[in-house]
Amino acid sequence: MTQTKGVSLKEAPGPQDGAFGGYMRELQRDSLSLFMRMFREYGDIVRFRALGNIYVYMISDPDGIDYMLRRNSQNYARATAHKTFESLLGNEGLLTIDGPSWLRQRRLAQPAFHRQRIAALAPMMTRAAEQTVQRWQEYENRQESFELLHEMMRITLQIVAEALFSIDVTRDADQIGAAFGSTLGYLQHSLSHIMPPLFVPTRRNREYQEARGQLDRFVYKLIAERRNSDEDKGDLLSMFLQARDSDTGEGMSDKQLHDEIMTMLLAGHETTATTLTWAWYLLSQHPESEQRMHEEIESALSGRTPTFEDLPKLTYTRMIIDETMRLYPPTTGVPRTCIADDEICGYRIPARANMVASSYVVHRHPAYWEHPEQFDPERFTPERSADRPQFAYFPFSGGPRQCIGNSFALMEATLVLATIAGRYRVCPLPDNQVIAEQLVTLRPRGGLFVHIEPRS
Ligand code: HEM
Repeated sequence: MTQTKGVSLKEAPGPQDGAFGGYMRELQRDSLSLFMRMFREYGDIVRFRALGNIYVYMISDPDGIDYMLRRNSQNYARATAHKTFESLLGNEGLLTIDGPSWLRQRRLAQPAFHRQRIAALAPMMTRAAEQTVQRWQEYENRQESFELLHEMMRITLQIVAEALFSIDVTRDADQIGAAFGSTLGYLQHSLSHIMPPLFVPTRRNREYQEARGQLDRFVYKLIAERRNSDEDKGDLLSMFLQARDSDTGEGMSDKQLHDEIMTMLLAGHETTATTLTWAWYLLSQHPESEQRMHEEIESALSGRTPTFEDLPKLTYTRMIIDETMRLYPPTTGVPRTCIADDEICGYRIPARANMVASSYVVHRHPAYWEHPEQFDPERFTPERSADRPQFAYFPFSGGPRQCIGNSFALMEATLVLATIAGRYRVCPLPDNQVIAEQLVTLRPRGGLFVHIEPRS
């Protein structure tokens, strides 16, 4: 793509309709269907009215996305695009800050996600999966069905809390998970409804305040305990506590620590849990893939628990995770706000434009994916991936703001899937109608009810 400065550029194509109200309602209610429709009708770049004179520019051309997220990322702000989350995560955590303060915090957090550190977390991850297998024996004995997303949230919350903050949440996991679920439900609802301010004591407001309060108390207690103990646990929290501002020499405030911890806990568990849930679902719908994965696990592990060293032998299992995130990317789009007038794909992008690159749409782009709706893990073999542009697949986004936890998540998802699949087949209940719903992350609406069968 070339920049043609000084030449008056074309307006991106898009519908002329959408009176004052524009597509806001649809955006809020079912943005995925709207995005797919806009892509089918207008192609790789589309401009449509959200509300009044607020327009959305959706980019589905991998090179245009590369330009926005990587090559010219400094012209596309993220913080303004994540305002909704501020009431939960605060405005001082990695997800909600931009500019120099973001860079400083990102550099501070980066060592916690270093390859060797992540490798050392493998035994803890499989231990969490083993504990789940043990608990599931009760379901097996009683031949009882259960809700799977909840179970996956439990494991991933336990893993991220122990990995980054050295805390054991096995006993609190249900409560914390429920509090996160309830706050996210509120935030999603607030996107499509005009809500009374939080101080108005409606039932919904009270429930939200209560759940958020519970999470806040949990996080501030963790900070206080660690400040009092002075112990260096070598985890992310210790790194944050030891950090000093190079100009002022000051450490991070409790509020800043709170925002970082909440961000990591939320970003680090929801996404991996939904990926695992969709992977189980897709496997149940594709018995030949399930069979192949079982064979790989058997031949690589012969019945034992996987280790970090086993990962290169679990390539098909890993491709299942990749293909799951193609069809059900946990965060379905990457939003940005354009800072100064720009050009993408030969079209004008004005300052303050609301940008979105939807992984849900691009992961179904027929120019890069044959039979896009089909589940086909082998799309991710090195041979078949070789010619695909980098931004035809971006579940973790890309460029400087790409997900800091991507290697962590991929290793975790592969190990958890392999550990549990070594013992059980997961079978959704036949009357469970599965509909994907965006509730911050892309989840099966109402959860996924399953029963398990022991593998012989
Ligand atoms: C399947 C799992 C995951 C997916 C699909 C995912 C996806 C994403 C995406 C799309 C972004 C936004 C990037 C952008 O706006 O350009 C992001 C950011 C982030 N993710 Fe993840 N994520 C996952 C797991 C994790 C884990 C396990 C952690 C932590 C342990 C984590 C921590 C973060 C943080 C802190 C950010 C903000 C990074 C920054 O702005 O510097 N994520 N993630």
